[in-house]
Amino acid sequence: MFDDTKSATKLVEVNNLKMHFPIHTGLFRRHTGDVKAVDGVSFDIFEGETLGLVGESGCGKSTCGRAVLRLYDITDGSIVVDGDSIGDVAQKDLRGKRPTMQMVFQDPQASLNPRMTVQAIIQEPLDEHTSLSKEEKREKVLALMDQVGLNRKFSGRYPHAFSGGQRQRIGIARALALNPKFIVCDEPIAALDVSIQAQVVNLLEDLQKEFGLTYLFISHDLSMVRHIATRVAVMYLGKIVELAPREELYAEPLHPYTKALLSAVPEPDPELHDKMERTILTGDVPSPSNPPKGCNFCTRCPAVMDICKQIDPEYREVLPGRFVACHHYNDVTTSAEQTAASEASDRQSLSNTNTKNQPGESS
Ligand SMILES: Nc1ncnc2c1ncn2[C@@H]1O[C@H](COP(=O)(O)OP(=O)(O)OP(=O)(O)O)[C@@H](O)[C@H]1O
Repeated sequence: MFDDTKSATKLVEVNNLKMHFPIHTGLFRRHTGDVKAVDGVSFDIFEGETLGLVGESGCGKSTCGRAVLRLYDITDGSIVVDGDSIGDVAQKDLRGKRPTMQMVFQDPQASLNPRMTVQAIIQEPLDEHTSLSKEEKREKVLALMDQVGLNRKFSGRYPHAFSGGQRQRIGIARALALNPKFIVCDEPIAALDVSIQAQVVNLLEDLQKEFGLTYLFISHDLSMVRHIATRVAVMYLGKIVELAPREELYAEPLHPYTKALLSAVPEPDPELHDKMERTILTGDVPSPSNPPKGCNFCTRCPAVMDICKQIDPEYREVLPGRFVACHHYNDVTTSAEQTAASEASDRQSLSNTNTKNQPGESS
């Protein structure tokens, strides 16, 4: 189980990932622009951890998750999963990498083929990627059904015979069939009844412990992400604006957008509710095909400065493990910069001492 980013191994490394969808208009379908759904995001995911990815609808979360799994041909950037660089691998050559990385989709109703039995749905990846015998596959499917809490008696039934929560369990069993290391969970509970959501989240947590799984957990439900994630990345209009360990992000958000998002989460305790500072964002999210000049958030930011309207802030580590893209933190020296500066000063004083102590030289 994941406990500490300092000693952990990186399973997923994403650098400057871009996914732009071309816009074609007019009679001749000319390329007139791009929807910059993901526009230069970088993050790592450590083995065994859950990285939460949050943000308003349309900010690019799902596109980011799908792009990391190479369900798209990405526009730019590099992606390394389990030591394999997959960013520029042709789709036909990705087949061998697929077992390592899987996806659990938001809407189990839409993601399961209604004409296939549960047995056939869970077995499909085994048919494609393994040479197991028919009997072995059948046994494996039944074992997977046990693992996700589905009654194996119902393996011959069709998806419509199951409830929403059970259908999501079928989707999870299918994702587990090839023993993946990394799973992108794209809003896996958003389509479920509130009473069922916790059960599915608990199942994902149990499976993570049992199989050492690593998750990218996409959600707009900040309370659920707080419960399940180890670290949290906040997206706004195609970019990650802040990434931090869960507790630090919720206790002391740095980016004005994160502050606004968190202040919109309902607080059940009336005393705390009255004490809370609320930031109400005004204006609409700009179009990802025409983002504003400078910082993407400058049109809605309550703390906007002149520089924000001119220059896109750099995404940088401003405190150990805390990344933020905001001009308000530009004068903060990062831990990497502090280390580099103190190493440079150590080298300087060492070389001064050596110069002074040269044998035979008078000082
Ligand atoms: N295939 C596509 N072609 C063109 N534009 C797309 C495509 N897929 C997504 N987009 C656009 O990219 C932007 C980001 O969409 P995405 O679904 O990734 O956001 P999201 O944060 O996951 O939203 P939600 O929470 O509503 O699912 C949106 O403006 C969306 O319309």
